[in-house]
Amino acid sequence: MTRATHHHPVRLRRSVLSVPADNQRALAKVSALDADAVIFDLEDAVAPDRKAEARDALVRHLASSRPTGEAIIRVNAAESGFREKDFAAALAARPDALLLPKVESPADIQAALDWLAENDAPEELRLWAMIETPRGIINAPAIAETGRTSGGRLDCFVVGLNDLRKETGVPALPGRTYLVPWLMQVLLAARGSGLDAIDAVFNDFRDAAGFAAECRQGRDMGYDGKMLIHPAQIDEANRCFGVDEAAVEEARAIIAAFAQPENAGRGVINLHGRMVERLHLDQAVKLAAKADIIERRKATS
Ligand SMILES: CC(C)(COP(=O)(O)OP(=O)(O)OC[C@H]1O[C@@H](n2cnc3c(N)ncnc32)[C@H](O)[C@@H]1OP(=O)(O)O)[C@@H](O)C(=O)NCCC(=O)NCCSC(=O)C[C@H](O)C(=O)O
Ligand SMILES: [Mg+2]
Repeated sequence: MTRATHHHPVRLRRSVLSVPADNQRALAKVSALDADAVIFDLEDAVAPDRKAEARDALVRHLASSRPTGEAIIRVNAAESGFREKDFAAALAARPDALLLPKVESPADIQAALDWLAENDAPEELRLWAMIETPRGIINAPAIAETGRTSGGRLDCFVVGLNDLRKETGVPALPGRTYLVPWLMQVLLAARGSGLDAIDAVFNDFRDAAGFAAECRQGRDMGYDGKMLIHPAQIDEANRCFGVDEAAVEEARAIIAAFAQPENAGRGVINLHGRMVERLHLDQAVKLAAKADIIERRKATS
């Protein structure tokens, strides 16, 4: 895995597609899709009386077919009564990560960490957390901080605006005006602890222009990618959260410049009339790593 100078390896998470675990037709499609990650949902997209069926379908599905990128299973909330069985099914299905919904405090993460430790979960199994309630937003920095003490298990936040709108009464206005401060709080909390951050779903999957505008907004706020609900959203998310060729060229020039023997001990250099410091080298290494992953992905698809 390519490693840059931040807390986690660089992973491609431009497009994170959710699929209801009990939808056989949709499940059959996901391994052929170009999403960087797939969330197999056992939570809100599955009706309460279909949870058992969804778990069984998911374990069977992942035993015979894997998505090209990361496989993530969204379990039900702790107080739902479904959590224990979801966790057991998830361990059997061997995903790359578990996504915990409605995380509100560090204790929610700790409870999941304890369960994984007690049940000999593989070390490489990661935890993702949905931040989608008022308490989740308020406590986002403390929740993210548990990433530092979780031995690297916690590595990604996903924002859930449907739940947040429901809990706060903030309507779905174009531009997400009154939600932006909370989106930025989650982003800052994630970055403060070296986590990735995924922007919320866009429900109107036939509104391509509205979706593209929201992708651009999420990217400009610093998000790594977007949670998606429909295959029609994948290409735009990959494009928007992908890399800009000119920026990659510049990143490679910065890396090459700092690799010159005459710049070995220098903190700051002049690159074509611009001041470039080692902090820019860190950014350049991360961007070049992302570009390399995209290139490799293209070469093998
Ligand atoms: C929203 C949908 C119910 C729409 O489904 P459908 O009516 O089937 O749409 P289409 O006819 O346009 O579908 C065309 C084909 O594509 C397949 N399809 C659709 N969606 C997916 C998908 N997500 N993954 C894979 N394949 C998909 C259909 O099966 C059609 O193929 P075929 O059947 O062969 O004709 C549906 O898109 C859907 O269920 N989306 C995901 C819903 C979901 O996962 N919800 C949970 C995540 S949202 C969330 O988490 C909110 C958050 O918590 C918050 O609080 O904000
Ligand atoms: Mg939700």
